[in-house]
Amino acid sequence: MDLNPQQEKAVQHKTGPLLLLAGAGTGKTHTLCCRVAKLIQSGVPAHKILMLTFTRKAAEEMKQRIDRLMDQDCPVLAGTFHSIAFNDLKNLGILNNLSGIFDDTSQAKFIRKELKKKCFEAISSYSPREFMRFFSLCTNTMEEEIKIIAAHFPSWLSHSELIHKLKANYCQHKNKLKAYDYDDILCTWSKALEGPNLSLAQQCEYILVDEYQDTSKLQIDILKKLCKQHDNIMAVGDDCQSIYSFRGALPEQISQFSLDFTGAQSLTLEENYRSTQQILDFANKSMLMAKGVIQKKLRSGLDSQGQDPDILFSSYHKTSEKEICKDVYLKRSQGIKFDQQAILYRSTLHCLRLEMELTRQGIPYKKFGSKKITDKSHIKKFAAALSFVFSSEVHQLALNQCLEIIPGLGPKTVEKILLEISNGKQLKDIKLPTKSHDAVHELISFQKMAINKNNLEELIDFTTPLIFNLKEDNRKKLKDIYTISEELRKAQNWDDFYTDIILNMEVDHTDHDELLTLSTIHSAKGKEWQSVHILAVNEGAIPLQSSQNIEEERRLLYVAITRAKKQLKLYVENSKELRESSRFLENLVTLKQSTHKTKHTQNTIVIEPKSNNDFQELTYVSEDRPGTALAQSDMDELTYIPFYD
Ligand SMILES: Nc1ncnc2c1ncn2[C@@H]1O[C@H](COP(=O)(O)OP(=O)(O)OP(=O)(O)O)[C@@H](O)[C@H]1O
Repeated sequence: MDLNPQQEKAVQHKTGPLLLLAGAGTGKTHTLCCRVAKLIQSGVPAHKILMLTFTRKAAEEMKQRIDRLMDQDCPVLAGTFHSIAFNDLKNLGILNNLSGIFDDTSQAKFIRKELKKKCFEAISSYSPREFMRFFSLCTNTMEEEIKIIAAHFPSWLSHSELIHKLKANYCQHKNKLKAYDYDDILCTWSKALEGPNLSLAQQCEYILVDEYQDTSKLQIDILKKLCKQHDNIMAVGDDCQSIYSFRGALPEQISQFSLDFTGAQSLTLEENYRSTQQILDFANKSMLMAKGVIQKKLRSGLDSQGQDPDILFSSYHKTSEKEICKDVYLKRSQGIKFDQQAILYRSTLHCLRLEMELTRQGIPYKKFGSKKITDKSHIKKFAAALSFVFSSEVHQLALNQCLEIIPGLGPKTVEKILLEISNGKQLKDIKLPTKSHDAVHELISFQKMAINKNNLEELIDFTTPLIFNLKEDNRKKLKDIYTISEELRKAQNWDDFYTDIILNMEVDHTDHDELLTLSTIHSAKGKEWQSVHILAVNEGAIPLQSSQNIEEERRLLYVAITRAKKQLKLYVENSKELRESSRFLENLVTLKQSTHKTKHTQNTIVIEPKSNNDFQELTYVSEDRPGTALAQSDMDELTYIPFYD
């Protein structure tokens, strides 16, 4: 493919620092890879070129792109900051005494234990995860603790001394264990790069960084050291896609490039080669109110025409999952394969119902950013308990899984019980270890019950403490379990639910060469699909309820929107948890005024239709326009309608 003049200029760049600052889909990564290919063609040995990015997948993709451009395997060094740092430190012999990596689980466990100590009582109600975020921010921003507390955790200000002590204990503990956390790897690398060691700073003559807007201060410090002998650094990025402030990255940092790397040249790209102009207009509008970023107007360099993106409002009676599956099949019949379609969401909690529907409809999918609901062990155990309670005939595997959650029943006892059952004995008549007796009999008492809300809730209350340790934060796991039981309640009929969901859960799609993508927006970064659906564009979801950084949430929506090549649909939920549409949609919905007669009921507002195709039901009450509601017609048209109680 031909490069445009600006891309060509970047590719032909000889030496010294260069920043390519441009919007989504303008070919930044492509240009970066072409520059690497150009360097190799001009005689630079591939192993003297270092490419850095933020995910393993992105690094692999860059390497593959270069191999394709060169038509051969090129030993370019491409990886994440952490993996490159780890390998360099290993080669330098600096990790010889390391006992292991102090990962997230070990960190949380240690902090939880510390917080139980009397001396930390005053801060014991804060979440271990928040302290982990704090420790990481301290390292990555290279700021003083107190400044970070003031900026990110103001409610901790009166406890700063205690928090300092907790951090000191944490570091002491790691030192005692001779273990590193992930940030220590970068810190140690940064120090090692200062010395006379034969590190990558000596080996690599060209440093190229993708997604530069996501670099933290510590990473920039590392980059400066890596290129101190030659200044050959090329960075590409887009401040509008800066979505990692929790790791210490800020959108403003990109405009500091020329201060960090003196004599830097800067280039911009304007043409987008990914999306239709309709999608780009939508993306441009979504950033009109953005603060702290350089405004860019994306212009499509493609010939193809497309449709305007759709914003769809679901009602209490009509949720989005079935619509999405229908659309996925429709697109496939139009030649857009499953692997060219994606469903994106802010938090994995927002895709559970859809996962159930995909499972029911047999649509093969892969999931990025978290496990598939059907692969989670607590879901498998709960499904086994459901099978035991509601199936007329329970399979050995389900029974095995179900009995294993009962305290006092180890694998050997379960094996014996299964043998007795296969010899015709009833579970209720089998002699059980005393510790397990009551729980097994309570489980039996659920059998043959009707499937209804009350019975399911009782079953959940009984099984969940057995399935997982209640001391942990099980909010997400419980939500999974509620989602699956809600599906069963809707189905009313066990046999349908069993064949549609439980049996399909066992189908392994990993070998399928055409999988639909389900992904968090964070994990969708840098990727593209023909058709994209964005779920739960609601207040509380995007922006996330707990988010303290609204601007970053806006940028997240922009990242999601700009993944779409041809078709884009956004869904606004109307559920117990999510009722209002996202504030970011304000600029994006075109509305008409209308005067209909309305009647206000509890959840919806019924409108007296003026014609058959007219607005039937209101699904959303507008808060910013008191006395009006946002209505959607069967034709998906939107309007504000005044209503009267
Ligand atoms: N000059 C060009 N002509 C045609 N297509 C191009 C050109 N440059 C890039 N592309 C295509 O445009 C799409 C987007 O490119 P790329 O992923 O490199 O963009 P990007 O700026 O890194 O995007 P993002 O910031 O969203 O990750 C790719 O499909 C790429 O092949």
